Amino acid sequence: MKYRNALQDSTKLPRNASIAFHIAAIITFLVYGLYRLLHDDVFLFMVFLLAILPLSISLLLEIKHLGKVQHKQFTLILVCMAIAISSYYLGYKSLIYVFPTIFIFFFIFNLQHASILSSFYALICLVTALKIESFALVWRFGVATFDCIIFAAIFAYIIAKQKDALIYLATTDELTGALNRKNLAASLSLSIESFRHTGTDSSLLLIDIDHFKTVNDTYGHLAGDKLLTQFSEVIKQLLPAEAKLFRFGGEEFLVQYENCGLEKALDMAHKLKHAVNQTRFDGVPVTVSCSIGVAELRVKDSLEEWLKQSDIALYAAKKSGRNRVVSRLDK
Ligand SMILES: Nc1nc2c(ncn2[C@@H]2O[C@H](COP(=O)(O)OP(=O)(O)OP(=O)(O)O)[C@@H](O)[C@H]2O)c(=O)[nH]1
Repeated sequence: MKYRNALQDSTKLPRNASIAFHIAAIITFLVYGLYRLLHDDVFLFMVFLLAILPLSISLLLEIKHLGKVQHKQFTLILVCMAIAISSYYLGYKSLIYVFPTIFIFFFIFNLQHASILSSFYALICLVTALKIESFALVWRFGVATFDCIIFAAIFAYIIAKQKDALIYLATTDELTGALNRKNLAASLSLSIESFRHTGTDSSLLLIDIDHFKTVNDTYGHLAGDKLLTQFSEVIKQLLPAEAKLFRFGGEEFLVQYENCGLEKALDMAHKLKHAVNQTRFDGVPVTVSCSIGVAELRVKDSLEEWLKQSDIALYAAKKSGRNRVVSRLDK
């Protein structure tokens, strides 16, 4: 089962924080831009405008809820260009602004891209500042800058790992390791959308362990718990990457199988049923079986209808004697 790794994500900057960053940056550039203008330095004022204009547009988009990470990335590149150009003319007075910008990279690019881009940016600013600053001073700035990049990367790494752990905890059933129902509706809706737009098949396999109450009553609740965990492992091992396993209820599991029409789904259901029959479950010295209702997605299906059809098929499998697979009954 695949979980999106937060290290690969362009870290999402909360909207309020993003607005605050934009405003702080605009005020800073505006103050220094006007200061330069007062000193008849029209060129540097224009350079600062290179940062102020995209920052203002990006701020406006953010306020109107239209902000995208790509806008922010593009804006940051222009801001960095402005700082690099002014480093050439102002030296250390401009270099000090490299520090805060480095941290922004780690908010809007993924860790790897932020590390590479911020190092490249810092290097350009340091080299351009050599025009008016001594090598010793630029060297000191360089050491401090690269310390900043390392610290920012470490913080970003820790935050990404914590984010992964939180996502895992929030979306995973503790006992069985299957996904819980938190993202089920969203995940099924995506399959429905992709079926409607691109014709990508999807199927549901609703699986219910047979006579589970008897297992609990005969071998104890703890043995029942262990069976659920082991059951989930058996199913997960057989599922391909396009299939997600959800714990749907007590002893009920749901497989959402993408890129999978009815025939393939039925094959998989029989494979799962067979594997469960063959498994010796700890503390349960009898053959365990399960019933499976299979429902392929159809054009007119709503989320509720799709689920309902898998439930009707499961009910039919139970009614016809259990330990069997039944596909959706409506024509
Ligand atoms: N050990 C354990 N039992 C659970 C858990 N969640 C639900 N159950 C039990 O699962 C049992 C489900 O029983 P039923 O719905 O009657 O189903 P069944 O006995 O499997 O019968 P059929 O589904 O008709 O074959 C109930 O006794 C629940 O208490 C759990 O997390 N751990």
